Amino acid sequence: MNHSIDVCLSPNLIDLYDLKGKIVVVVDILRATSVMTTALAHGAKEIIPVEHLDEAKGYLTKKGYLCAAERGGQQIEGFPLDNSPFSYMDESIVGASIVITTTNGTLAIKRSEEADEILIGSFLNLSSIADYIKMQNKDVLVHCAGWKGKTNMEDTLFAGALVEKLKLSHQLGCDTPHMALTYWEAVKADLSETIANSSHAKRLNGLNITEDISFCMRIDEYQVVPKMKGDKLVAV
Ligand SMILES: O=C(O)[C@H](CS(=O)(=O)O)OP(=O)(O)O
Repeated sequence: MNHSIDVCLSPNLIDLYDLKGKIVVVVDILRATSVMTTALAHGAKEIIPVEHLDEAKGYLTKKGYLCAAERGGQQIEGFPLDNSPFSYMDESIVGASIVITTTNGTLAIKRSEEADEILIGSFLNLSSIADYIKMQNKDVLVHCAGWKGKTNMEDTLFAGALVEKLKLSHQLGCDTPHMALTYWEAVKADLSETIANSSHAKRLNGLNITEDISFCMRIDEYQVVPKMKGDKLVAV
């Protein structure tokens, strides 16, 4: 095993990791990276993740962009798209250039910019991400978007699921991949029930957003591998 896999549990910890030369897999299961995976699987041409709302607003008047903005789980007024995977499944998505800003996910992508490659991971494309990584000769870091700087269950569980798939090809870099793997192995049989108790699921339930949670827990729904090329996310 010449390569390693490590896990960063929050964007607030990312400065502790050297991203150079690595594949960074950004994960925000609820819901940004599940949304991005869904949009590219349904034929979007590209996705431009932006950190700040003002930057996203700048695209509203530009021709040829579909714009999405969310803060605190809710769609921002004036933006046609929200942060629900179900909004990215119809014909209007095919060939679209989508601009998106969300509370945690797009921030984690921006903070991964020093990586050699940035991939977007979710349960929806778990095996495709693992298979892609196995074909590269690189160290891997899973960057969990968490929630406003705090760690969360669902992103940590994805990290554990990816570690499980890569543990024969990549040595575990530090304690966090061991912790994530142990957690994943303990609860994977009851994933939906476990996530239902997460603070993010409770927050979304409070906003009457319920179907998104079970959809985002589906494993290998899609075969797409979203990867940053410049400032755009495309399917490779
Ligand atoms: O839309 C979401 O589910 C979240 C909002 S929050 O974390 O509940 O504030 O945004 P995301 O960037 O996808 O974590």
